[in-house]
Amino acid sequence: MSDSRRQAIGKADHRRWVVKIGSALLTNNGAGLDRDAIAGWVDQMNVLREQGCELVLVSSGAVAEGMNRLGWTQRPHQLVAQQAAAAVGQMGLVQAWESHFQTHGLHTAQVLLTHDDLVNRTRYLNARSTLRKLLELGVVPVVNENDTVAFDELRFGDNDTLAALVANLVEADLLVILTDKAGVYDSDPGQNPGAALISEAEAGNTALRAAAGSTSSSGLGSGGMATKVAAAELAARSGAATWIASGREERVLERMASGDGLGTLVLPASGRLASRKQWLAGQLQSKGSLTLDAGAARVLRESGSSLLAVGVSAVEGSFRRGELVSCVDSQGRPVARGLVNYTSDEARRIMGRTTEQIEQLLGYVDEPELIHRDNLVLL
Ligand SMILES: Nc1ncnc2c1ncn2[C@@H]1O[C@H](COP(=O)(O)OP(=O)(O)O)[C@@H](O)[C@H]1O
Ligand SMILES: N[C@@H](CCC(=O)OP(=O)(O)O)C(=O)O
Repeated sequence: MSDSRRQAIGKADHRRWVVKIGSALLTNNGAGLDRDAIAGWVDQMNVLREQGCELVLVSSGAVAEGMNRLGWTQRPHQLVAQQAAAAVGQMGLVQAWESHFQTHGLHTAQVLLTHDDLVNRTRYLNARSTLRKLLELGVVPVVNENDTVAFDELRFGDNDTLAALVANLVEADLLVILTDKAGVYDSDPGQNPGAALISEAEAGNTALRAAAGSTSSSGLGSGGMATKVAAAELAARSGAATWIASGREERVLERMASGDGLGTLVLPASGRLASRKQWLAGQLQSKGSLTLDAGAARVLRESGSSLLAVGVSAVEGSFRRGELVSCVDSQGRPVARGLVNYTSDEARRIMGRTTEQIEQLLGYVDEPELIHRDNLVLL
C-alpha cells in the first residue's frame, strides 16, 4: 500500500536519510550480530544510494555485541563494565558494516560522538563539516555514541536521541528508526496484544507521546518507544520527517522509498520548509549581514544555490564561523538567512574573490562556499 504523501516523504533521489538501527535488531536479541540481517539492510541501502540518496547510518549494538563476545548474559549495572563491553562490541559492529558495504564497493567511516561534541560549538561545527565531507565523498558514515568515554550524566544512552541530533546536524530530509516492533502502537504491544499501530501523526502530538509512554524497552535496547517519539520531535525541528518501522520487514528501506504504508510516519507539524526556517531563525540571532551583488541575489532567489564569496560586496557586523547572518541585496532588501562558514574578518578579506583566490589570501579553504545551500533559507 502506498499513498502520495508517503511517496513524497520516502523519495530517495537527491535526498539525505539518517537510518538508525537498534540493538535488539542488530544482535538477534543479544545472540550475536545478525550478519544476514545486516547484509539485507546494506543491500537495501546500496539500492537507495544508487537512487541518489545520501545515507548516514546510526548503529547501536556495541554493548550488546560486546556482552556476547565476553560471554556475559546479563547487562552489567556498572557503567565501566558497559563501557568496556561497548569497546569490544564496537569492533564487531564496524567490521560487519564495513565488510558488507565493501561488497558493493562502498566505503564506510566510523564516527563516534559524545554529547559534548554536539554541545561545544567548535566541535559541533567540526563534526558537521566532517560528516558533510564524508557524504560528498560518497562514504557512508557509521555513527555511534563514544560509550567508552561518555560518562553517566552526560551520555545520550539511547541512540534515538543521537540519531535525531545527527539528522539536525546534517540537515537530513528523513530520519528512519528501525526497531523490533512494526512502529508506534497506541500502547506497548509487549504488554497489550490488542494494541493498534499508529500509522501517521504530527510531531508533538499528545496522543502519540502518551502512546509511547514510559521508557519500557525490549530489554537489550534502551529508551523504548518514548525516546523514538522524542527523537522524532527533535528531528522535526530542522524539518525532517521520522519513519519508525520494523527492521525485520522485508525490504523495509526500499519500501519506504516507494511510499509504502508500513510503520509510523511522524511529520514536522508546520511542514518541512516552515520548520527549517523556524529552526534556522530560532537557532541563533543574526550576527551580521552580507550584501550580495545582483548576480548572487538572482542565483540565490532563482536556483537556491550556495552563496560564494565572489558574489558578496560588503560585510557588516562581527560573527564567528557557524553563526547566523542575513543576506541582503544592493538595495538592502532581505534575500536569505544562513549559517556562515567563515568569520566576519575572513569574510571581509575574501568577499568578491574566487575560491582559488581565497586559498591564496587565507592560506586555506575551509569550505568552498561562504554559506552552503543546506544552511540557507530564502526569505
Ligand atoms: N507504544 C509502543 N509501541 C511499540 N513499542 C513500544 C511501545 N511502548 C513501549 N514499546 C517497547 O519499545 C521497544 C523498542 O524499544 P528499544 O528496545 O529501546 O528498541 P531499540 O533497540 O530498537 O532502540 C519495543 O520492543 C516495545 O517493547
Ligand atoms: N551506544 C549504545 C547504544 C545503546 C542502546 O541501547 O541503543 P538502542 O538499542 O538504540 O536503544 C551501543 O552501541 O550499545
